[in-house]
Amino acid sequence: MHSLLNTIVPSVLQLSAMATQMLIISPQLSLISAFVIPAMALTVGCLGEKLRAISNDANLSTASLAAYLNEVFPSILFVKANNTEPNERIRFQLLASADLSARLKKKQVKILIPQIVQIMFFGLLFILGSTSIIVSRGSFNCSVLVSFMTSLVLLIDPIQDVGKAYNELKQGEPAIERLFNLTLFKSQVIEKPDAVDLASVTGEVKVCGLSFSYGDGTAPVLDGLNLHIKAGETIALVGPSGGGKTTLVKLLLRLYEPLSGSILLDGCDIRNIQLQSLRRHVGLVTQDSVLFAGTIAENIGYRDLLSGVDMDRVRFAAETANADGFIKCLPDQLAIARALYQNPSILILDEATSALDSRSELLVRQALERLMQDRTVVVIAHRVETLLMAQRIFLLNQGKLQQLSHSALLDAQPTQLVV
Ligand SMILES: Nc1ncnc2c1ncn2[C@@H]1O[C@H](COP(=O)(O)OP(=O)(O)OP(=O)(O)O)[C@@H](O)[C@H]1O
Repeated sequence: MHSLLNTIVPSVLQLSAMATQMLIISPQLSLISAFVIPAMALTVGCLGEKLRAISNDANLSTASLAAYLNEVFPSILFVKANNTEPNERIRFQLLASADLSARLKKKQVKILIPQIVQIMFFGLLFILGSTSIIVSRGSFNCSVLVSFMTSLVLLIDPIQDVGKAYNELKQGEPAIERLFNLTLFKSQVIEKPDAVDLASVTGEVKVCGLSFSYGDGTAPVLDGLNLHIKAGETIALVGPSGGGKTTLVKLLLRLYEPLSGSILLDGCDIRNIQLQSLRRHVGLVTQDSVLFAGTIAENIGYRDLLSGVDMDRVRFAAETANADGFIKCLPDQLAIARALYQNPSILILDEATSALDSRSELLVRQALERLMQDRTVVVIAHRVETLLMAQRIFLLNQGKLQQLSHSALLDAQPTQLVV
């Protein structure tokens, strides 16, 4: 509003002053010039309408990009675990380039409009002026004509338009600098050139002396962890919030590098396995089930969205997850169906804490039991029933693992585990 007033008030004052001066210099020429006004108004109206449509496109493309980023950034753990970073990169590039071209078009039109108006203004005046001179057969006083034309020229201030465009570019500079800084960021997780692609794994996991912290000089979140999970075994992790359960899962998916120690999958250090291959064998079912824009089938076959979703596998996954109604599919069932579609050898289950009604609870529990069959399962457990499904239970607290007995847990918490 402030900038609008800053532009309009001086313009109106300048226009009134020049119009008065022109009337004093030559009422006849002022009358002729007045004929230009409807033509100019029509031109400005048409161009304004075009700019409105283009601005609308640019706003929509920016909104689509923002909505996409809002959806993907909170789900980045899920995206990485599903090996779909390349898909997301392509989707981002498509949306970003559409947004870029829409916004460039808007800028071009915004810059072109004052030039077109200017050319038309002077063109029409030139035609009107020369016609009137010819018609009056040279009876116009030359000095009157020059002062009149000078007043006209001063009506349009091209420098102001250039200044406005320059300011807009300047306003965009910090955002562009920030984007360039982001592109300089290098991931610490680097795939070795000779990393192997494991076609299939039994699901045996060995954690050897694993230590990790999120930053230099910060306290270790994991401190010399040792754990051997046999193929097909289900283990449960419990512990206080911030105890490091999710961090252990992130290291298993190789989203971060450990400070020291290693994780072996079927005896092979995960640093020697291709990231795509590792994350194909490790399925992640998180508490906050991610729902992407699209059909339920596309959500279940999410990891194959670009290469083509296998509908037979989607149907099988949905039926096994009790989600084959497709219409009243619970988020938990959707997440389970997604993992069934992936069919990983190792399943990481971050159990939901939210309460479901008893029928939904039964459906989800049945689906979970089917999903956990014949796989190695690491479950971050919150419910006693889930803990009892595990062969071994570990408490992860202050970076250390401690095995707990089933009976000790049952004595401690009758319904829900809060350590
Ligand atoms: N990206 C990160 N950067 C810095 N610190 C982090 C990051 N993620 C987690 N942490 C910290 O690491 C510690 C362990 O977090 P983690 O999420 O692994 O715990 P958790 O046991 O899974 O907790 P919860 O049950 O609440 O999910 C916490 O102190 C947390 O604040």
